[in-house]
Amino acid sequence: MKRQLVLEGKPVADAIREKLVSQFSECEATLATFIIGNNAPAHVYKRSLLKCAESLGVRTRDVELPESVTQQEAEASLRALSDDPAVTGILPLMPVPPQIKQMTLMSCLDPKKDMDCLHPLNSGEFYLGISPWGPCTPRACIALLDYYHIPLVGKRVVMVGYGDVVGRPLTLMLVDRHATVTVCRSKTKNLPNILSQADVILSAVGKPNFITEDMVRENCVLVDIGLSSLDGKMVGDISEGAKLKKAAAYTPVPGGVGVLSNLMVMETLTRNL
Ligand SMILES: Nc1nc(=O)c2c([nH]1)NC[C@@H]1CN(c3ccc(C(=O)N[C@@H](CCC(=O)O)C(=O)O)cc3)C=[N+]21
Repeated sequence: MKRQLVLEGKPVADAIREKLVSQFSECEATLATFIIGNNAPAHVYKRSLLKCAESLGVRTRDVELPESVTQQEAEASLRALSDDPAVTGILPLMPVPPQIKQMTLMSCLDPKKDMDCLHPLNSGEFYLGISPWGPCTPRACIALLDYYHIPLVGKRVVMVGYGDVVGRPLTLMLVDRHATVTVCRSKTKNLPNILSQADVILSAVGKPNFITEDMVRENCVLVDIGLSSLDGKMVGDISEGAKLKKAAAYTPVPGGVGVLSNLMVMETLTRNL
């Protein structure tokens, strides 16, 4: 058997939770989730956020709008939530349906209550490198790698996927850590050739088995951030074969990065206490 490190989210979550418990015990806070439509991973995340908040004694608010909502209705709803003095922080779930202009909607958030760096002021400061409050799921990846002392400085790191919630901001965080980062997208030619040279692969594509055993180097580190439903189960982007037979370390799905995202949101909430 290969010696492998399983990058479990749980111990990292326990360590972060411990710090947060005492911070929230002294203050009253309310986290609101804001979701439009029926995207499965968004609903999984919403449920885990509400559960996590309640476990820390944080009050919750759950705003759900139908897939068919208009721009105007969505903006009015988000603005009302933002203006409510009882609401400490808001987590708008992505994606939004095609008729909704995401950036215009996110401009309706009070930037201080924006928990996932979605308001253009916050994302602007983050992308300029003048604010540490980046989006939560990318921060969860970095927290996980730090906890397990996975080195990034000078490493050949491949980011697969360039979505606005994970891939794009995570790319910047990895470069900030002095990794040598290659970004691959769906049109990348010869993906296996690029992946086979990587020390660390992070994938946030949302396609089951997008990365398979034959594509990756022996003893690589695999961070699986993709999430999609396959036969009623939530699965990642990276095949079991790649993780079990090739990796020196890998994140499980579920139980990896996913279990940390919600705690990063709670950490961001402490900014407003
Ligand atoms: N503004 C925004 N930020 C996001 O970070 C964001 C988003 N929108 N929209 C949806 C996706 C999806 N996502 C998940 C995070 C954690 C779990 C999670 O808790 N996963 C558990 C499994 C839970 C279960 O299987 O029930 C785990 O990986 O162990 C799931 C999904 C964040 N996203």
